[in-house]
Amino acid sequence: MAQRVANSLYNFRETFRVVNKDVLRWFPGHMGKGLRQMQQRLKLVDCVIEVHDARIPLSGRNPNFRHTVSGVKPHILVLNKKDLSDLQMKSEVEAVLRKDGFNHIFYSNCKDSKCPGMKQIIPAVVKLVSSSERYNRSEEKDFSVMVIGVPNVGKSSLINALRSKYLGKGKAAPVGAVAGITRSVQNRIKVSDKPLVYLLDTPGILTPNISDTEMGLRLALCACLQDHLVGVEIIADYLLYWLNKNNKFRYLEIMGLDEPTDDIGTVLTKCAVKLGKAQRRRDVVGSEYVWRPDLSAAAHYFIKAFRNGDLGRVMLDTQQLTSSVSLVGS
Ligand SMILES: Nc1nc2c(ncn2[C@@H]2O[C@H](COP(=O)(O)OP(=O)(O)OP(=O)(O)O)[C@@H](O)[C@H]2O)c(=O)[nH]1
Repeated sequence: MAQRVANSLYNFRETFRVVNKDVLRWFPGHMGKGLRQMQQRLKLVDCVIEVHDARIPLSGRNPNFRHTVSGVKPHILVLNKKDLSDLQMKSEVEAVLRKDGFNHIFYSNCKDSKCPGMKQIIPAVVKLVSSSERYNRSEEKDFSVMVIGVPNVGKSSLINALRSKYLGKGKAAPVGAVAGITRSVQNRIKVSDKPLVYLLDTPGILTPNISDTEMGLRLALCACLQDHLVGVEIIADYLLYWLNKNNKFRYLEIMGLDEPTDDIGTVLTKCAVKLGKAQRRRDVVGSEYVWRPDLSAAAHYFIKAFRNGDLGRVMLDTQQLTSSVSLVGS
């Protein structure tokens, strides 16, 4: 109801159009190589932990994992970045994921070592592996687990957080805010002594063809694709579209606006002025240089506010969730 009122007041867009869908394709060489390395190492692992972003629990998980790496081993799904996710529809999310074959789902926040989900993961691995057939590894005493997922969902952070929790040791896997930090399958990292558990970090792997444009944009918004591929102004525009559509207006204060608008040009211009960010550009008509608001800096600022959680916790998959839940129920 509130949504309809806001939509009729401000006439927000019903759909988001991207001109060039090719921008959503990203499968650099290290991903193909990484996938092959993962398949080769698979016989040495007992279990697979798939990490995904809890803000997009249904979007963007690589469907090829099931045929290539995760389908043949016991499998746990960890929905990470719980601190940024709106979990009001948690039970609906779990119902849809269970229908999809995920019976072991945990939520984690790698920024908080005391997060309750974190202490459930290793016991769940041990229980699951102990009750499964240990193909090729029946003689081994340790538990060896491969951590997989699309880029930037927090695979390396999860390994570091578990290692810190159980061994009190510092970072062993490199972490970064940009997608594609881990570029090949790494050596296994010990995260627990009793039981003896090793985790194997792997490069984030996207599906080569993201056919659903909005899904691609949600991945880009969550930084699973590198920003320059899609363009920060397009990501910012999608963010604005999504916030307006979902009646999330915290951006007004952050971007320096008096009222909601669906026009990204207005939002970025006001924000650039607020931040005092300008660029010296040659005037289109004359040859003079003039100062223009730096829209790119404002777009970065807007996206960063979203990724830091300053615009509020979000569930970007609400629409898919609503349609999937009605299918699960039918
Ligand atoms: N807010 C929040 N940020 C997180 C969490 N886990 C990881 N991050 C951040 O997410 C970014 C990506 O983390 P990584 O651990 O490098 O992700 P990855 O999946 O290993 O990335 P690739 O190497 O690209 O495959 C970093 O900036 C982390 O600090 C979390 O639970 N909450």
